[in-house]
Amino acid sequence: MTHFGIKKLLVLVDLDQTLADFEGHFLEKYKEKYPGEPYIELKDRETFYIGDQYEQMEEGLSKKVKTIYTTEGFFRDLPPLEGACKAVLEMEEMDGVEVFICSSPLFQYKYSSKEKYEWVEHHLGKNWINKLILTRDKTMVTGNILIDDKVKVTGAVHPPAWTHIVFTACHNKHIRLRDKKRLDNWTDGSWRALIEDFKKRI
Ligand SMILES: O=c1ccn([C@@H]2O[C@H](COP(=O)(O)O)[C@@H](O)[C@H]2O)c(=O)[nH]1
Ligand SMILES: [Mg+2]
Repeated sequence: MTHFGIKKLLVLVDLDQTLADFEGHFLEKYKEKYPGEPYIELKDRETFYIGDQYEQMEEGLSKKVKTIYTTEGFFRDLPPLEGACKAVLEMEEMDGVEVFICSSPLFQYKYSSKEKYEWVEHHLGKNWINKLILTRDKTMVTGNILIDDKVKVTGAVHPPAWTHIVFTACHNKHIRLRDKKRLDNWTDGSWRALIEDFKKRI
């Protein structure tokens, strides 16, 4: 994006399991609500959708899984991943960089859409309400980079405008990526080197 001839790197950052601990919070709430049911440790998670792996383990469990993340307050109460908010706030302050949060609400949007706004306001500040993009199709959003834990981000636009950086999560850690880079965490400073590298390319 240019503003008076100066190019800015537009960075889209996903929310669930990139900034917020969807998986950890899910497991805690699931164990509380269904103490007698089997569960999957985070180290053993393998599918993007939690319900898929639980259903493989025992028929009918995906329905129980769904009751957890469709409950009022689930999205609002997601804890931030370590270092995530600090990194995003620092990224936004970098010269020539502009950050947006790009997140998909649930199809059952009743609580998730509103609560994603509440999460962003609470953890990043009121101004960031202007920077939250909610869409079920991230390929429709323009930008230079999308940092997102979902390995296959697909939609109506192919190829999308952005380069996808896969944020490492329990459900994708075992997947060998041939044509995509990873960002493993927000704590070791590697995100900064990644952004600096992309700044040189635009
Ligand atoms: O097991 C799951 C895990 C995630 N979801 C929902 O999918 C989208 C993913 O959003 P991103 O913006 O790509 O992080 C979101 O609505 C999650 O809540 C799910 O339904 N089941
Ligand atoms: Mg995500």
